[in-house]
Parts: sequence; structure tokens; C-alpha cells
Amino acid sequence: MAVNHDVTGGPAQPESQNPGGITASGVSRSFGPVHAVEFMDFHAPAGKVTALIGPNGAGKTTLLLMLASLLAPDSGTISVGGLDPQHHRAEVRSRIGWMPDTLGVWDSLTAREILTQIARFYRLPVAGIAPRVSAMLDQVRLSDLADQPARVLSRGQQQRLSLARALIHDPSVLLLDEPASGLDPGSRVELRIMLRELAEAGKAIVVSSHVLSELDEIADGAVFVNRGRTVRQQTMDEAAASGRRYSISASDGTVLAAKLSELGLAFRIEDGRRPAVSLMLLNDDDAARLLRDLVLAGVGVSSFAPASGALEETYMNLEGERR
Ligand SMILES: Nc1ncnc2c1ncn2[C@@H]1O[C@H](COP(=O)(O)OP(=O)(O)OP(=O)(O)O)[C@@H](O)[C@H]1O
Repeated sequence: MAVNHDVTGGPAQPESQNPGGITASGVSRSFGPVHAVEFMDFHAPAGKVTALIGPNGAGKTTLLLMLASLLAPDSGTISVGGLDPQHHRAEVRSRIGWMPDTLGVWDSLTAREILTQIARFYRLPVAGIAPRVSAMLDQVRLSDLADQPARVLSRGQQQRLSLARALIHDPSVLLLDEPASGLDPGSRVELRIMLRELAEAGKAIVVSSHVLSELDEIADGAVFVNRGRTVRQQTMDEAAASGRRYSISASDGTVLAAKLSELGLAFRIEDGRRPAVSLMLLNDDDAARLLRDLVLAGVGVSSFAPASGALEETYMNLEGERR
């Protein structure tokens, strides 16, 4: 029986008790001499957003392709809601929505025709296809462009079409490779809201992205990978518990540094557009206390703010450990 490595907290659950999620155990895949993925473990539970994080070439896309049953692993096991994609390919594909990092549309077809074609591939009931396609176009705000050839869509609009394509058959698992790339800030916020709603509706959502601040806002847990291996799995609560880096600047940097030293706090001086120091603080209460102490001591604090999100902090620490 496959055992989950639950990144959202709580004890690992046998797959049979958490049937909607997706799990990879000890998965490997090479391309000739390149070991793209080596003994990777991964779990994304139902009802949660799981971030897949790692530097360029870490093996994220290769893992996602295997999870989506588009690439066979050389070894290891994958389970989508208890089913092995290699043995139950059609059923697993019907449960998975896949949004690749580039759309790859049929340029001459319209957005409506593309979604209709995909709905047919998934064998949705014929009578329900037209209303489903219209609803999806509406959800991703493409109704106005629905009957234009896909080649006229901008990169951000193509991303939204790609998301609609991934969702057309109402999958229980959604795999998204860099979904926010090319989206303007407003569309990014909409995407975040949509992904949270989909998770709350019970879907297992996996998001691979380099924009960690964005993942901070939507993820419940994160799996960090590097050089084809899983290097850490943690919940957002665990990530937050390890503290956060704050950046502080003051009208007189020397006075600020002297006060921090007097308080016994370790800090580092940051190179930037304006002089600042940064230091690790455990939680918001510690931050509020320090700000009050600095102001009461007469330090002219001009800015005091988190310098990085929880995931970025973990990522940078992992980078540091590697060096
Ligand atoms: N089809 C392929 N043939 C040969 N090598 C490949 C192939 N696909 C991936 N690789 C190699 O496998 C490694 C992992 O690639 P992968 O695309 O999975 O990384 P990634 O984490 O998604 O990177 P990025 O963040 O840059 O998108 C890289 O060294 C890549 O060059």
C-alpha cells in the first residue's frame, strides 16, 4: 500500500484514507545520461494547493509530466487517487487536468473550438459540451474572444485558455506548470482566487512556479526539489514557524545598528538602493515588540517590513546549505 508524505501537516495517511490526492514514491527518470528525476517523493493531498519549488533544471516539469501520465517513470510508483497511471491510463487522465508551461494551441481554431474538441476527447456528454465550454470561457474571461482564432490571443490570454482546457472535464487533480507566467497583476490575483476556490471544492492542486511570493499566498504546503531529488516537504505553517527575515531602515543607520547590537540581535547590512539592515524574527509579535523598542529608543525608523516570504526563506536556506 502506498503511504503518503503529507506536506499539509498531520500524520502521513495511507492512500486508501485520502483517495483524492496524488503521490509519487521513489520515482526516477533519465534522458540518456541526464538523471532528470532520481528517487523523488511527492505528495499533494486533495483539497489543498501544493507548491512544487526548485531551481532551473531541478526536475519539476519531468515530475509533472510523469504525474500527468504523459511520461513513464523508469522506476518508482505513482498513484492518482489510488490508481497507477501506467495501468489505468484512461481513467487517470480523466481525473487529471494538465496545464503545461506553454499552451501549444491549434492556431487556426478558435478558443471555443479548442475547448469543444478537448471536451470531445474526454467524452463529455454531447448535450453538455456547449454550455460547459461557454461556462469555462466565462470563468477565464475569454467570452469576448471565444470566436477569434487562438493565434490572435496574447500570451496571458493563451494562459487563461490553457487553464480552461485543463479544467474542462472537471478533474480532481490539477497540475499547473508556471500558470502565472505571462499574466498581468490583475489576472494573477484572479488565478490565485480561482485556485483557492478549486482546492476548497476538494481538488488536489499542484503548482510549479519560480515566483515564490505568489505561492506564499495560495499554497498550503510545499515540496522543494533540486537536482532531481526531493530536498524538503513542509506545510506553510512549518515554513512560517521557522521565522521570517525583516528589513529595517532608519534615518541614521549607525544608531539603528548600535541599538540592535545593544538588544543582542544578529543582523546583516544589506546592499540596496537605500541603506538597510535585515534580521530574522520568529513571528509578528516579535516584530511588533522590536519596532516599539526601536521607536521608544529614539531610532528614526523609516521602514520596517518583511523582506521575504516563508517559502523564499526556506528556498534561500536550502540554497545556502548547498553551497
Ligand atoms: N526530453 C529531454 N531530453 C533530454 N534532457 C531532458 C529532457 N527533458 C528534461 N531534460 C533534462 O532534465 C533536467 C530536468 O529538466 P526539467 O525540465 O524537468 O527541469 P525544471 O525543474 O522543470 O526546470 P525549469 O525550472 O528550468 O523549467 C534538465 O537537466 C533537462 O535538461
